[in-house]
Amino acid sequence: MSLSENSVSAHDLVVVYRTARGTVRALNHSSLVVEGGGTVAIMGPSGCGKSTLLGLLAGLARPTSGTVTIGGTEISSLNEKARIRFRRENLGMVYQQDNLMPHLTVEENVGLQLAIARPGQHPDGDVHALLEHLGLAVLGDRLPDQLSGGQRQRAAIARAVIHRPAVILADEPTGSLDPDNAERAIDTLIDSQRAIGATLVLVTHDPTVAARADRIIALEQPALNDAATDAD
Ligand SMILES: Nc1ncnc2c1ncn2[C@@H]1O[C@H](COP(=O)(O)OP(=O)(O)OP(=O)(O)O)[C@@H](O)[C@H]1O
Repeated sequence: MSLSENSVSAHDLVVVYRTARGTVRALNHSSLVVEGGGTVAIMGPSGCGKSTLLGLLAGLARPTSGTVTIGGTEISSLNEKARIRFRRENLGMVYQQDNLMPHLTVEENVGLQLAIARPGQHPDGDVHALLEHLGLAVLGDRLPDQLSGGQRQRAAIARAVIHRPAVILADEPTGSLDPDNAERAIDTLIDSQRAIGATLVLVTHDPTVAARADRIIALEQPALNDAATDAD
């Protein structure tokens, strides 16, 4: 995908979860547009629907109503198999926990992601080059439990960008890190994003992290107007 095809747009999203105690409205007619190559931070109070929104942008779920379009593809209308494929090829995901495979080295973790996203390619050169670029080459042969928390998260960022995704989605990427490591991780994330021309949407509670984005979107608590609402 080229830069112009990296835009992210969500239109009039509603998500209603059904629980044993009633329904929870997690998003209430939320919309956003992120230009290709842009960086947007989503902030808002706990429970306002930030992770729900990011999950929809990632195609992990479909909205109750509304649409999500990435580049020219309306992913909210794809079936599950097509959404999985789209996600593998076009998106990079970073979470609060690194989710690295514990029995694989850093290099193998990153290489595995490339093999999944771009089957048939020989990834070794690309993986080395990326780890080198991000200052992680020296850690390439270590297992995740031989790394510090900050190093693990930077390895997870390398894994998220190795296949040059059009869009990087990060949910609290610095949430488990101290301020110094948070800064290094966000540097790694934005450096990687710029290197591949991706669009970055990140959810954060940290104003310092949010300030690194081009734009901050404040998500509001949805109106709790369903017949029965889980108050938890
Ligand atoms: N699978 C689910 N079933 C029922 N309710 C859910 C489910 N997932 C989320 N919710 C509810 O939807 C609302 C939005 O949740 P979400 O996790 O998106 O919020 P958030 O803004 O990311 O919160 P936080 O900042 O605490 O991580 C909350 O009220 C939450 O309890």
